[in-house]
Amino acid sequence: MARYELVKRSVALITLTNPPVNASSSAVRHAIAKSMKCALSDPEVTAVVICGENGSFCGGADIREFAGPLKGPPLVPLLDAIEAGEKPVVAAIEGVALGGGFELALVCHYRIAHSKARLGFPEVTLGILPAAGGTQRLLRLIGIPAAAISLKLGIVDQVTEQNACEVAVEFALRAVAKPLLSRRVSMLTTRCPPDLDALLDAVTMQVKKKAPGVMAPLACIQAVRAAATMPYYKGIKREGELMATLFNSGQAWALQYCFFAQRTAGKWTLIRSAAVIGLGTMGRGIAVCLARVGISVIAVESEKKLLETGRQMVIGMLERDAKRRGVSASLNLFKFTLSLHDLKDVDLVIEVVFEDMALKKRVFQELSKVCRPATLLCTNTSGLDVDALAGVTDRPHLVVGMHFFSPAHVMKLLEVVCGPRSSSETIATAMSLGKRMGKVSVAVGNCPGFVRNRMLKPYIDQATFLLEEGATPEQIDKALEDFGFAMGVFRMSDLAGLDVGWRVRKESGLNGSDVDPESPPRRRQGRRYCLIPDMVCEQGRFGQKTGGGWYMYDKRGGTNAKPDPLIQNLLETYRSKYGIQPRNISNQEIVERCLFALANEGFGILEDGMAARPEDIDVIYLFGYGFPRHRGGPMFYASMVGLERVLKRLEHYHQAHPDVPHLKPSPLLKTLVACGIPPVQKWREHIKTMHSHL
Ligand SMILES: C/C=C(\C)C(=O)SCCNC(=O)CCNC(=O)[C@H](O)C(C)(C)COP(=O)(O)OP(=O)(O)OC[C@H]1O[C@@H](n2cnc3c(N)ncnc32)[C@H](O)[C@@H]1OP(=O)(O)O
Repeated sequence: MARYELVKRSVALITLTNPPVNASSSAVRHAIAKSMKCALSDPEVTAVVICGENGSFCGGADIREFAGPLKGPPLVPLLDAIEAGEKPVVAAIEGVALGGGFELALVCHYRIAHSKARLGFPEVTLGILPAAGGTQRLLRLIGIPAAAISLKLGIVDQVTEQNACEVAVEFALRAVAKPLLSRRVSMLTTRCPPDLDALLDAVTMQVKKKAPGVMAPLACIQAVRAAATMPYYKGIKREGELMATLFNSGQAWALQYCFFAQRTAGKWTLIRSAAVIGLGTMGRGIAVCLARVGISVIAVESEKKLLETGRQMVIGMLERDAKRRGVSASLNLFKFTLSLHDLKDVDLVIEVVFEDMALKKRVFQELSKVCRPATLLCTNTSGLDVDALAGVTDRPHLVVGMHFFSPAHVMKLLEVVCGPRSSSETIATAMSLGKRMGKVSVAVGNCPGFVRNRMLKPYIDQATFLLEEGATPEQIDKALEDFGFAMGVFRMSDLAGLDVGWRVRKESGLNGSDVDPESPPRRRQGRRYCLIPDMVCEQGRFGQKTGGGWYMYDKRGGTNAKPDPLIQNLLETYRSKYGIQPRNISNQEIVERCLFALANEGFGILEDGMAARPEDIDVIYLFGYGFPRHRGGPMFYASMVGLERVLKRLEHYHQAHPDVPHLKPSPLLKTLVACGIPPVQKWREHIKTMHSHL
């Protein structure tokens, strides 16, 4: 609820962490009190900075807590103690400092505000008044009447365009040892105009005319009068009395009700209840994501034991959420069942069963029978034909792909796969559900692998071909990590698990009993094929989860990847079996072959109308594969390298490897080069066929 850290060796930085607006809930007040005690008693700390996480200082008291009895430290003594402290405290204000948040800023000895920050007392709109010294301190600071911008008024000491927190830390260092007396706003005298009574009477008249019968603004005027005519200790008492009258009034309850009602009304949604079929890692993650946003979830498994394991895992995830995020969805939102019949009334179903078309079709046929006619049916397939599933239902227009990425409760990307028969409403609903779940949703077309996995294939293929030719997993990973990826292709594959790709290759007849016995070595379906990934899987090495994959790990589930002599051995045996003379491969070749093949497939996807624009592909790679953000994404990166160069290098590599079609430059790339290399944002104009929904 507040993070405490020491920066620049002597400044205590207290960051409020209560999303979305860092409201000063009881837990936040408790954390501020604890942090201030720490800062004031630590001899190393010479100054304190208070800021809020995620660009918002503090949206004031947590209005939801008004309905119950006061919990945690009361605000007034907490604020008084900050002001009275002997070390300078600087407020770093970004976003909003409203109500209690503004009052917190006012007890700080200095205020640094970002130029876009908003400071104010909106309490009157909630039927109350700023009652933690707000009316008393603000008037002492700026006088009566006041109307101008914050800096001119003297509310803030510095306005900045930079990061307010960093500026505040520097400011705090300069404030050390300066006298604090004049910085304590409660000690100042309110500057009053000579005709105070006349002014306040006039304002009272105006308020009565503008808001007849409304109590809070009149109470505010009385608090202003107190600030002007009484010493601080009496003024704050008066402020408290006025607040007590307002706080329990029907007007305050009504106005606070309106605050939340307005926000609730905006949350109109088609989806209130959902079902998730399959409680493996992915299904559990999706179920928790749905519950986090208040959607009730029916979780389905096929066997009692699997259902119970899923239930326990979900409970564990909710507990971890509560620990890490301070909040968690309620377990009451979940119902665990073995029967699809329980899904008859849900608004939406997400199928997350094994990646097997026959099984998925059976599930969709069954759903078609049990769910009410308006229920949306979604599949989390990672690449199968969404339209084939739609075809076995009684409502193909309500079928759409929702392709989450593992772990689904963490990964931001969601591909919304638009089948040719998915209706616009269905797609829009899936997109907005994704947004509601905090995902970055991207609409894509229905092609094998969709966008992310379709592009991943040539990228991984190039990496494995480079292994055949003489590179090692660690050399390839290092080159890609130096490029900016957090993990190279092999470390990433070990994390994701190698078995899924192995199964997909088997299903597509690339290995296993379906392979044509006549195919020449290292060739499948008329193109180059590297057998090494299958050989690794045949040894039961599926990556981190089995303690070994392209690397070895100290235990199952271990994350510390070490080069494995066994893999080295496998590579050497393989090369000698197929008569491959290993060669030295440069990092440049590794990066070019992997990334240009990746971007080339991206051009193919655009050309096929499977992504609406290059930006969509880049977003998919930023959020779905950890593409280094400072490179912009594969398509933007290609544009930065220069499309002409990318084209030339692809031509060069394709000439050297004619049996690798993914290296053959895409016609769209050639078109873009031929028509003068327009900027990324204009590529869409050169695409001939576009998916009707994209
Ligand atoms: C005594 C009394 C004291 C000391 C007080 O401080 S009273 C509170 C004074 N503060 C306010 O009145 C601020 C109220 N909030 C706002 O004006 C706005 O929410 C905002 C300007 C801070 C942000 O606006 P916006 O970006 O448009 O976002 P929303 O309004 O939609 O809010 C996002 C969610 O945050 C919840 N919220 C906002 N403020 C509070 C709050 N003070 N306490 C509890 N919850 C708050 C708001 O309800 C939205 O929640 P969800 O709808 O997303 O669940």
